[in-house]
Amino acid sequence: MSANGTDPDPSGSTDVPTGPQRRAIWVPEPAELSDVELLLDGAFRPLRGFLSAADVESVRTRQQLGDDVPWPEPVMLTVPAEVAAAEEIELRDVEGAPVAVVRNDEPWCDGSGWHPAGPVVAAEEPVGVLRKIRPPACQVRAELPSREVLAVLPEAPLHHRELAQIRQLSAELDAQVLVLPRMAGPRPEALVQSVLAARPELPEGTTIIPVPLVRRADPKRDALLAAHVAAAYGATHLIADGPLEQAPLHVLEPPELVRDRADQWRPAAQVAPTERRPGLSDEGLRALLDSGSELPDWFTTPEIAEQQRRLHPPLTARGFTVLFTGLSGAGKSTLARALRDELSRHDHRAVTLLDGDVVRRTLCEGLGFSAEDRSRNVRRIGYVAAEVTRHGGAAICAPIAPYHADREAVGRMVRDAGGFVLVHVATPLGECERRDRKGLYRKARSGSLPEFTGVSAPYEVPDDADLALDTSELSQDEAVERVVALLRERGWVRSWTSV
Ligand SMILES: Nc1ncnc2c1ncn2[C@@H]1O[C@H](COP(=O)(O)OS(=O)(=O)O)[C@@H](OP(=O)(O)O)[C@H]1O
Ligand SMILES: Nc1ncnc2c1ncn2[C@@H]1O[C@H](COP(=O)(O)OP(=O)(O)O)[C@@H](O)[C@H]1O
Repeated sequence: MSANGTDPDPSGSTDVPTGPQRRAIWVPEPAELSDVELLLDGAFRPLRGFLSAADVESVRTRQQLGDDVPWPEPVMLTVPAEVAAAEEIELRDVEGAPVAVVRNDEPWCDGSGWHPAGPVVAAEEPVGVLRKIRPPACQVRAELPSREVLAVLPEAPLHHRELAQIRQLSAELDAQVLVLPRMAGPRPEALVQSVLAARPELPEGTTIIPVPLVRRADPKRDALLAAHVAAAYGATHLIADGPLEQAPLHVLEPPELVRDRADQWRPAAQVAPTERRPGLSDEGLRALLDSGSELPDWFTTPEIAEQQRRLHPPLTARGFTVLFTGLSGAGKSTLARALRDELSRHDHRAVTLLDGDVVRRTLCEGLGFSAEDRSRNVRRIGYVAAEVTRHGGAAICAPIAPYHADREAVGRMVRDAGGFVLVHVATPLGECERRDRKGLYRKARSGSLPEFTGVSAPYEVPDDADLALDTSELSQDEAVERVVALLRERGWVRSWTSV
């Protein structure tokens, strides 16, 4: 069975779990699977599984488990009622491979759904590319030398300043260094590679173990959870940005280092203000990366810079999606085709056109025009556009996309992978109806075509469009030029002269 469900007999119930089923199968969200991996690794010690209702309540109100052990953040899984009714739940990854089994001792329910509770055990020998460099927490702990252990959990590449901070603190403490890169962003492997590339700059014998610790909404709890994970791996000290109450180890703020005239990073107290040179802000770094400029030697090493560029390629080397939305007859397909031609002539990217009509005959064959089917249609288009974007292409989509939530979902999927521009083709209904190229408005008005957008089905006008183009006022060329100008302004395409 590849999809979510129960075995052998799904109950179909949606509100309360019915009689017990022995085993259900469930594919958790990626963030939930990351928590499963941390549970299996022992990185959430002392947790061995998903929390019961009582433990969650206790963590939320007292930041302690039911038995008074400090714990900062609920670790929960959300499943449908029929899955929560099973005694055991086999968790699978998106490809359908078994990852773990939850012994579902005390399922419970709140406003957000049903939650299994009980210990989690590995389904089989854990696999995966990073598995070799990610041993369980107890093994890491056992292999660390018996002295202070200074941990850091970077979410971005470490450059000269951060590396100098780590070296300074580890020297002061005479500590072993433990770097636990958080594999939480869109390109976790590249982050891990960037940290591995920093190894020559880290104290000898530094241990580097990637951890799939997903960011929590509350920054304080997130930092505290990271501290618990660091402690589970054997850390005695942690470098963190601010003090942490109830942390299970010593928390140290990074020392203030400044760049001196010789481009060395030294304690601020040792460098007179007149001897200091400016560093690079986060925005400054982003601007250099976006434009593809070299990173200065005083900022990082060439090896780390190379990995940083993999993590954050220049805008012109990344993909983007333009989503045209608007009423039937507004001009979406016409503008999408013209934009495709313009980009194909002048830009290096492969262009993929995902036009409403064509998509409905292929990718979305069989879907109708109910709200649910439109939603499926638009989100499928978004999925493909995000893949095109991820691989450096330009995707141009032209569905009506009448619902705000679906457009927003497409934006989210795509922005994880590259650029996203929402263009509202805001041609008034009267003009679209006057054009009535396919005679559909006539049929809709006569009642022979039901659920027609703008007539008998809604169109939610975007209030978040990057551009609104009324083709009753703009020529096709002018409209396309506006889109190209916006892409240029945002750095996604270079200048060219249209002929
Ligand atoms: N009921 C109804 N409402 C709207 N449109 C209809 C309908 N029935 C058929 N058509 C034709 O289908 C095209 C719209 O498909 P989309 O995939 O773009 O629509 S949606 O985004 O899923 O809402 C649309 O194409 P465009 O005119 O290019 O927009 C119509 O030709
Ligand atoms: N400035 C303009 N931009 C785009 N289309 C225009 C413009 N002026 C007139 N049209 C006409 O409007 C119609 C729009 O149809 P189409 O592009 O299929 O719209 P949609 O894909 O939004 O349903 C075409 O016949 C096109 O020639």
